[in-house]
Amino acid sequence: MTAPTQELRPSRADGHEPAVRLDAVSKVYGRDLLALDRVSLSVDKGEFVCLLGASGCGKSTMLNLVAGLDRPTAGEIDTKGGRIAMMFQEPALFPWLTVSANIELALRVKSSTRSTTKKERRERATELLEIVHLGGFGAKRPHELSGGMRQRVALARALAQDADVLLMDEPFGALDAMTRDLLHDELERIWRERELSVLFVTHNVREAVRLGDRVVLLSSRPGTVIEEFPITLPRPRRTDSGEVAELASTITARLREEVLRHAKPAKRPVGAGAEHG
Ligand SMILES: Nc1ncnc2c1ncn2[C@@H]1O[C@H](COP(=O)(O)OP(=O)(O)OP(=O)(O)O)[C@@H](O)[C@H]1O
Repeated sequence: MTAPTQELRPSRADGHEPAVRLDAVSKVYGRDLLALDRVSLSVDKGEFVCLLGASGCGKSTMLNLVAGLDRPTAGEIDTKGGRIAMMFQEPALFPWLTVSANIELALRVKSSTRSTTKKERRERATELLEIVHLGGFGAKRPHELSGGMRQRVALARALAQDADVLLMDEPFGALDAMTRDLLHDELERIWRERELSVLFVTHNVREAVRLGDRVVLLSSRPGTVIEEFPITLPRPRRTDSGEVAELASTITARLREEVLRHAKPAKRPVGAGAEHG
């Protein structure tokens, strides 16, 4: 086992002060599609929480509710007045704008209460591009960049909002493994430097173990928290390390159990609790 090269920060934020709290949150779509069922979860200030669960269990629904893009049917969400930014699998950049102008636009929206000059926004965009290691690419259009670079721009745009909380919905799901590894490093650095609280949705269990202070497992729909795994491995972690693989396989086994439980209710042993969903 290799010794930690640097203990970058405590594995969980000191003091456990929540940045986001969901209290018995349920979401029903239409008349009766129960997507989330009394989910209670909190993300501490400075904590990195990864959310795993079967397809359709309500992970994106949860992020949308926290972002305020939709309202819960029941329960409470408290974001403690923090500023929230969201990032998706698709970078969703404006193709007709340069990389810099995409970020300047976010800065303009953010600063609608305090006027900033175009020059200030241009300079800030340049700084943000440097943070995501895209210095010198500001004049390019999105189609001139690789998928990984476009996601870096999306990250810079999220940072432009001066967020305290970053909600990430499979942001690296469409990238190749090598690019994803690089972006994990970038994200970890930025998370640490900016003391962000992150709620990160992924289907990739190793990615969750690589990044998270805590991995939260949701049940199949309706989504509810079934298990939480604190990840205390020292950082920085490597996705291909034995320790990450070992923990990932424990979590995968639990996830598989949950997916099978949901997929094959008829085969459950007599005497097990009633199934629904
Ligand atoms: N706007 C909507 N209207 C109606 N039903 C919706 C809506 N959004 C999501 N759903 C349904 O709610 C359930 C949860 O969807 P959601 O996208 O939150 O799951 P997910 O866990 O993010 O899925 P995936 O992992 O496949 O991205 C699904 O059955 C989905 O079809």
